[in-house]
Amino acid sequence: MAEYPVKLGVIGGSGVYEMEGVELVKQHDLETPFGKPSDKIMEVRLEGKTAYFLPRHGKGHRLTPSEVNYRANVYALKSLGVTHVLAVSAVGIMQEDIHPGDMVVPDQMFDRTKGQREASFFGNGVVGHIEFADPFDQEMLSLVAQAAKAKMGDKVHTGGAYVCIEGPQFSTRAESRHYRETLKPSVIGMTGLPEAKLVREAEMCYGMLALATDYDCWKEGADDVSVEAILAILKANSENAKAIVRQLISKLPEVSSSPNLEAAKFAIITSPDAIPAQRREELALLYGKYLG
Ligand SMILES: CSC[C@H]1O[C@H](OP(=O)(O)O)[C@H](O)[C@@H]1O
Ligand SMILES: Nc1ncnc2[nH]cnc12
Repeated sequence: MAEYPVKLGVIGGSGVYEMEGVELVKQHDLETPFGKPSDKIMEVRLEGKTAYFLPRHGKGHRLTPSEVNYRANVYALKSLGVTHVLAVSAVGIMQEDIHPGDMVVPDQMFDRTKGQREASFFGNGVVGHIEFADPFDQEMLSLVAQAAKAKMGDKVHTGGAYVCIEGPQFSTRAESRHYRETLKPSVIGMTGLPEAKLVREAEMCYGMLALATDYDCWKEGADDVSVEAILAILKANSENAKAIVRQLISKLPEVSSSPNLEAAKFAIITSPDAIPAQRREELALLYGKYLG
């Protein structure tokens, strides 16, 4: 594996629409072959390191989880040279030992979205299949966990699965209990997929800092989830999340040789001479080096 210079991109979720405490260098207003990202991307600097920040739902929280243009977001970060993507996400809690205000660094995912989101850069004449057994990058997992533990100690839970539903409605009680009993996830959210799949297809590394906000609706004696309760927890915790992101930026290694940085090397099965010219152009940034 070659070594690649590391650059962090942060996708801020609910309650995390800005990055304070860093020097703002520039705002990138980008167009991609897949449309416009959710918002302008902020280029920031901290302790000599450059990083990029994009609010997933746009400033003012304008896009539902199904409306977010995940392809444009991921492509735009790639076009800026990002190698490592940190997703910051508000999540419902699915295990008794996790409490509102805790943070979780999941290591697996279940896809319970309903196909309303563009979930691949492939298609329309170019067929590719990437390996996705471990959606989160090992290196990112340990960097995020270290940064989170330095700030929050044993309020940080590492490992466990994130189940992604379509939303925007929260789950029924029957669904919530079913997920708990069958999938046994740690947390539940609405945005981790297809984001993680696209990050892998774009040969970047994905990690998540999940902010535990509510017990969804499975837990007897706890209030059922509401946006009001989520926002109250996020308000109390978003400064911690931002401090963890700053810690992560400052502690990033200079280079990485994660295999995920070459995830598409053997993924494309379509003969190069069968690929339509327009698709070749659209995918040049991502796969030009493999398409010849
Ligand atoms: C505001 S509650 C539901 C909303 O919050 C989570 O967003 P994100 O993952 O972007 O932090 C969840 O996925 C829903 O989109
Ligand atoms: N209970 C929940 N279900 C889905 N997404 C969430 N985001 C925060 N809480 C959630």
